[in-house]
Amino acid sequence: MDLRGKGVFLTGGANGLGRAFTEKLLYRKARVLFCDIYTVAGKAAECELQAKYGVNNVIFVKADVTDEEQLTDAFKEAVSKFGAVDICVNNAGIMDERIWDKMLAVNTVSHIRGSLLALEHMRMDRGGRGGVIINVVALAGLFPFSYCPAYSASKHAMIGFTRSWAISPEQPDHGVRWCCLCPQATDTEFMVFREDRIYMKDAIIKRNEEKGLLPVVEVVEAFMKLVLDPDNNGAILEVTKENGTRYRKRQMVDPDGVSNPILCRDDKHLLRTFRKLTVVMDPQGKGVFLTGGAQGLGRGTVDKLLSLGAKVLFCDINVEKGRATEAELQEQYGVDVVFFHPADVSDDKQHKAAFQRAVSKFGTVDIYVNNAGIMNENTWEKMIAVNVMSPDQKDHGVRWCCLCPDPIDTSMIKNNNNIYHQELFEQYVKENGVMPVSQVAEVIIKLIRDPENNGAILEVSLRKGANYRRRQVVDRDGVSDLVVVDTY
Ligand SMILES: NC(=O)C1=CN([C@@H]2O[C@H](COP(=O)(O)OP(=O)(O)OC[C@H]3O[C@@H](n4cnc5c(N)ncnc54)[C@H](O)[C@@H]3O)[C@@H](O)[C@H]2O)C=CC1
Ligand SMILES: CCCCCC(=O)/C=C/[C@H]1C=CC(=O)[C@@H]1CCCCCCC(=O)O
Repeated sequence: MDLRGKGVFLTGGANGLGRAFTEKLLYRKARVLFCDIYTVAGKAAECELQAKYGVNNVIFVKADVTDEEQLTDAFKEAVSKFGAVDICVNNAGIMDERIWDKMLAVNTVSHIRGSLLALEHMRMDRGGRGGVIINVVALAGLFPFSYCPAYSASKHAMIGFTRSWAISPEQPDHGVRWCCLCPQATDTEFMVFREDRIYMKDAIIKRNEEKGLLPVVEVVEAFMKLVLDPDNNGAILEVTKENGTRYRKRQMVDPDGVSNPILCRDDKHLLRTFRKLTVVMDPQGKGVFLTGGAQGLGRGTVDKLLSLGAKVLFCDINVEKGRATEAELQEQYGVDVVFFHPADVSDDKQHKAAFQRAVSKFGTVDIYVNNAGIMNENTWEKMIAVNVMSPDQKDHGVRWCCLCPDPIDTSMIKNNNNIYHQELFEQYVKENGVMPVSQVAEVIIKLIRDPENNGAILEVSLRKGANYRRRQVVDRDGVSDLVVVDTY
């Protein structure tokens, strides 16, 4: 790819990697508009770079990427200044577990929004001239990262988003490449921890002193590889001190496959704080809090838990259905064991109030099921708020599990008119069938009971039943031939 005269839009360009990517792109004769929340650093970078590469080739715009209008205006400004944007780099990022919802807004929501703006502008099937979207992810998007679970979630989400677009049936028509850059800890301000922005700060500082950080220049080289390689749609490019720069074939969750189903990596730098529990958890008499219980899988799971003697408080946004479900289940199991609480889980206050009510009803909550979810690409921000941001953070001594089902016979699957390629989805459902709610509810009980599954990913499908996964596979079939790495 010849970068001469190409238009670039980049977020978070005032410092660190964003600034270094900008300079390298300018050196290769591209034209860059970068935005940042910090005016002083942004202006200073603009001034230095304009002196070196020309006033018309680099522009700074102050914008907070979490503000839809500011991000959109900055993108439009790049289009109007350069005629077109050919390269979009969603780079702005923060790492601060204290403000995990803000972190998701910067690291995930703004990257999705930037990607969609770029796609709409670049797509060749709607008059654009194609291009490349690079989402700056992190190694923590490929591995669990116990110092920063929400940071890791914000980056894992971007891997799923980017690669889903990369394999879109429309990709050949829209002519846009989608890539993820995944560096290890790199020598920027990002890695200077002045406050307790991450858990176990001292351990990480010690680790970084011992092992060292990646030099920025290495990450810039890797970034340029993504920009220039025309054949890397869907690529995850990893950069580490140990293995250099390499395309990954898979997104590994358990690099060493330590034991099944305990999926944590035995790394002396990662403090293993969870206790291996040996007593099977019997739902009898336990207090349960479950979100989205008015219908579908949530309701099926509440029913199953009640039949096993648990007490359940479930919340839901659908008050009418919630009340009806509560009445029916109370009639079957008794008025003291099941309660409905109206709540929108994407509203932090409502979510917490529902949980607190469960605690006060049962004295304690032993089992917490984050089940509420929606599937609607037209309201993707709401979908992130419900499916990603609503799960509450819990403290230690708690098992953490993920359930990953194939389509289930609920309204989510039936009312599927707000997704892309509905006909392909329906064909998939026709070929693979849908699982009955009761079967999946049984699998949730398996997760609850098994004392040795902390960190487990339990996959369930009609064809294969329920299986703990050793790995979180990104490219099941090794779709693209450029991807080369299979093991860590
Ligand atoms: N430094 C590291 O160890 C690693 C960083 N990364 C990722 O690389 C990206 C860049 O990080 P660094 O350059 O290292 O960090 P940095 O802190 O040096 O630069 C990040 C830039 O993003 C800007 N920014 C933050 N919030 C913003 C907002 N709301 N609106 C607009 N701009 C905003 C900051 O002002 C800053 O200029 C991030 O996405 C980060 O997650 C990934 C792996 C390792
Ligand atoms: C093993 C922990 C290493 C911690 C190093 C560090 O300082 C963290 C830096 C993070 C900044 C962005 C990232 O993506 C980095 C974390 C990557 C950690 C992934 C852990 C994978 C592993 O077990 O090696």
